[in-house]
Amino acid sequence: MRTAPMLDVSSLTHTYGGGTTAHTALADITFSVAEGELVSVVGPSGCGKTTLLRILSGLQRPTGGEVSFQGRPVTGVPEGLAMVFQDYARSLYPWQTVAGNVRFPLRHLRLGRAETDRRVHESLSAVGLEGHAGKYPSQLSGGMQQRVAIARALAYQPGVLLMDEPFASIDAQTREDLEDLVLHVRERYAMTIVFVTHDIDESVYLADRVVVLSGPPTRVMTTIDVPLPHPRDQIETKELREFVALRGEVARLIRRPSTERTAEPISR
Ligand SMILES: Nc1ncnc2c1ncn2[C@@H]1O[C@H](COP(=O)(O)OP(=O)(O)OP(=O)(O)O)[C@@H](O)[C@H]1O
Repeated sequence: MRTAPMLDVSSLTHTYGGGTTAHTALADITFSVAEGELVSVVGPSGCGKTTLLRILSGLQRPTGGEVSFQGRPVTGVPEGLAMVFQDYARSLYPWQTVAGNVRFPLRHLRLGRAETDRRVHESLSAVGLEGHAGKYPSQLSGGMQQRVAIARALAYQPGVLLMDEPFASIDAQTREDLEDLVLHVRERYAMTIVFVTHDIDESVYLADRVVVLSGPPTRVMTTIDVPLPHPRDQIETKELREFVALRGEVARLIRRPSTERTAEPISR
């Protein structure tokens, strides 16, 4: 018997406003994510990636279609789902220490002091910040602040981690380190991750599968398997002929003229 996917997105549509000012951001989005899979969602700027993630996380109701998480329809923010946002500076509490920020969402879980402390310590060590627990966000670099946001999500031990362009405003070198951190924690915690990005290299480097979105009105153009070997390496993996071919395939799809993209969706 096949088990239900961790996350299932079926014929999702979303239109903002109505009448003559109606804007269809998402026209037809269908894909699923199996337990333990890392799926990246890539699409051009403004194609509705944030709208999609807000709907997946239950923060926003779609105007059509369905999302289910662990076999149950998502009608509000489901327990067991955590999100890491692009804007790390605004997602951390400046008046709380690093440890305080990681601890904060755990109060809903009523874990007890010892288990809470254990999770805070373990997740800070997973992101390499064990020596910075008592600092405040303003004392950390942007990359370190985003590590705190990741540690906070890990401590919660979510069934699915949703990441919304989390490294978009981080410098290139730190970004590569954080991409490798995502692969490391994914391995260590056997996590299911949906990673939204507009960066084609990043989408291929991280993923088991890439969901490629068209420009608006947005559809899934195709889903591409990424059978690149693990562990991945920023230099060696990106030199592989398979990597170059995959990134070329995604780039060609995303850069096709919009009339062609919307008139003739590709499916596999
Ligand atoms: N609350 C809203 N009301 C009306 N239109 C909206 C609203 N939120 C988003 N939109 C529109 O929906 C479309 C998709 O926006 P969204 O932010 O989801 O895209 P995105 O792919 O995340 O963009 P970017 O790549 O620039 O971050 C855009 O045209 C945007 O202007």
